[in-house]
Amino acid sequence: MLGLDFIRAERAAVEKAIEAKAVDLNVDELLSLDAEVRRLKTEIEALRAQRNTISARFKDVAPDERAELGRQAKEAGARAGELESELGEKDGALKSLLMRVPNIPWDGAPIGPDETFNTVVRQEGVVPKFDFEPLDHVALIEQNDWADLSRIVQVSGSRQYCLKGRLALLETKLMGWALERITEGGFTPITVPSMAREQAFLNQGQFPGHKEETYEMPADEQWLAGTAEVALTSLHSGEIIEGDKLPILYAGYSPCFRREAGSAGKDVRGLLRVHQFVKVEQYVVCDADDAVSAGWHARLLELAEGMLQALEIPYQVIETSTGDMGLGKFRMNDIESWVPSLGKYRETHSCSTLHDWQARRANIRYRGSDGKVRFAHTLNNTALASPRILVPLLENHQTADGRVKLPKAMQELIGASTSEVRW
Ligand SMILES: Nc1ncnc2c1ncn2[C@@H]1O[C@H](COS(=O)(=O)NC(=O)[C@@H](N)CO)[C@@H](O)[C@H]1O
Repeated sequence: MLGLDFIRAERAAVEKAIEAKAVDLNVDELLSLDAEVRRLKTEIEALRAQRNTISARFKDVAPDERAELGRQAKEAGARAGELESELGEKDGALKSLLMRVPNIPWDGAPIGPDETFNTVVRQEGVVPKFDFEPLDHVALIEQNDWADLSRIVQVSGSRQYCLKGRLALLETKLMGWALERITEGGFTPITVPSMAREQAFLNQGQFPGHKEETYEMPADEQWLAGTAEVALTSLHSGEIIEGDKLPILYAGYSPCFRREAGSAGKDVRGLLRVHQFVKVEQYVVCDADDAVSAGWHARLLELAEGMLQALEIPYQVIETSTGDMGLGKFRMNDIESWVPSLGKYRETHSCSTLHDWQARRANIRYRGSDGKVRFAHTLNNTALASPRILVPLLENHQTADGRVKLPKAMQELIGASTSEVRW
């Protein structure tokens, strides 16, 4: 959400962002509602003042004038009541439009309606050259009985999986490893629920635009989050944080649930795109200072890249286009990991700077060293998400006999006596 004062003063920039992010929103409609709301508030205040003035005069006038005064006071009150219900209506309409106002993207973002306009910032690691026909992760899993991808369909439907044997152990260890690495980076490890109320999704930005992507539990008026970002954005909602307590740094672990309603037919094979997965999330609440935010953006990327380097997975950092970054982002860099069986890089991390767009929605404020209270800035990035990360991990490190030679960091993790891990 952007402040109304900003939208009024920087209308052209807001309209440019609306166009660049291909958002269906009319600033004229929003600003005329804003003017209506302000006019109504002024009129209601005037009527209240009028009624108070009349009531104050009551004791001083002759008894035969009191009836008339009483009528005028009653009339002013009734008129104020009518206007208040109109104000409620118009203020509600204004607020729902404000929830759809996009953040202003940074001027280095490629302008374009979708991911085809994303650009590659840099590539790291060497794409493996196999001297044998490499298998994809599904074949590797089936050959080594590392997961059940078929029986489970009758239990839970499509886009579900069970990891088995040491791949099941590896996933849990990977999550612990990611949590520890981010904790070493100065972040507080925190496990958060995936269940949350509607307001948490409005605060984070998933709502109102992406309800159809989200599992609902109507009997409990709760929804299932697709990322720990939802809970972490609202954890400090409504607070005024003392400035010296910033930055708040969370390494959030949670199960993640996504309907993938818009992904029919995409990544239907294997572990790339499933309804339930686990993720360690990096989350920052910091000073409302663009340079401080930019510093944390770089740090979040560095922490994620460090893990991909330790996993010896080749990757590329992507500059996300205005149309692909989503409503609330000022800047978004995806990290894409090399998937040999696809012969291309696939997104495994997403790093975002939102400035105060989320903090305004969640009402997260802080008292700066100057004593002024401001909305904070928030950022988030994936630390590690599984099972998607298993796809490049297994495929890049496979050997000719369908085994996996895990990188050193993983061998230590699973206590493998040899570098050949065979289940
Ligand atoms: N349906 C899915 N199945 C498996 N992994 C997924 C799925 N959706 C997202 N992910 C993983 O979760 C990562 C983060 O998802 S994201 O929507 O891009 N971004 C976020 O959730 C942010 N909070 C940063 O983590 C993705 O890069 C991907 O690795």
